[in-house]
Amino acid sequence: MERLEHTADLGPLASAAATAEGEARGTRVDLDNVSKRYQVGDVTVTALDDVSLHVDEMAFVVVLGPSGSGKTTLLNLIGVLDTPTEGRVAINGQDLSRASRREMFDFRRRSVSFIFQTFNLFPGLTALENVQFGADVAGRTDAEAVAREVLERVGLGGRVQHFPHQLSGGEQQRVAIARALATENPILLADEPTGELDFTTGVQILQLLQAQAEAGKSVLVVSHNREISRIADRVIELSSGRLVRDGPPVGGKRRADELRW
Ligand SMILES: Nc1ncnc2c1ncn2[C@@H]1O[C@H](COP(=O)(O)OP(=O)(O)OP(=O)(O)O)[C@@H](O)[C@H]1O
Repeated sequence: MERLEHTADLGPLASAAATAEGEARGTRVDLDNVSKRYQVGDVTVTALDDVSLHVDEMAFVVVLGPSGSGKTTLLNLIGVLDTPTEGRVAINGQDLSRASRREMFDFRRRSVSFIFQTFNLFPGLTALENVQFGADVAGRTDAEAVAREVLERVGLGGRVQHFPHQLSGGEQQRVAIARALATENPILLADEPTGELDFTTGVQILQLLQAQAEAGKSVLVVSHNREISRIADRVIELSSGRLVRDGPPVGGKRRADELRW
């Protein structure tokens, strides 16, 4: 595996937020020699093969790899939606590889938020209600106020009463991001979050996610689009379930408005 030094180019906002959130809540993720295998009839499918990975807070990480290389499997393990067949997954030193379903649920509730390619908003709920749901699930007592504030932050203060079908694709993805942010969980996991969006809207969504990393969250974005990885602090590449590269983007980190695809 090619391992390169990576340096995060993060501003003063990041250090302030890291002190406030990182120390209070912590976001270190450790995968040690993790493999994930599925048994399908007589065939054993190795989705991840002996992957070791360590992610600290305040990083914008892009996971790259062709279809079937294990990206979603990796995201699901980090998000404790699944457990490894072999190896150890630990969050802040707490080994969750053999956790009970209850422990996994509790961990997800207070630590992880997910953003999906297809937004996954509740069609019968308004933008505000969708975001409030995220805050409720995370146990926030001031859920409505939080939801309004976060929608304002993603530029949708004027769309709170809109239902998903009344919003553009980019607006729906911003609602999904607002729902994730409303949890105030320190780890943000996004699976192909720009896959359904046009270029300009995709760049806006990436900028929003990048800002979350700069504010102290650990943001992991799965993509098959190499161009997206150019704005990352760190690029992790998978091939046939193996980690084949881990380091800063080739040619140095770019700004989101320099991207082309
Ligand atoms: N539940 C499952 N049962 C059996 N095989 C699975 C299961 N989930 C994933 N796999 C297999 O594991 C491998 C990795 O799948 P994964 O979804 O992680 O890849 P990916 O890189 O996210 O792919 P894509 O970009 O197409 O979404 C694939 O070969 C897939 O067929």
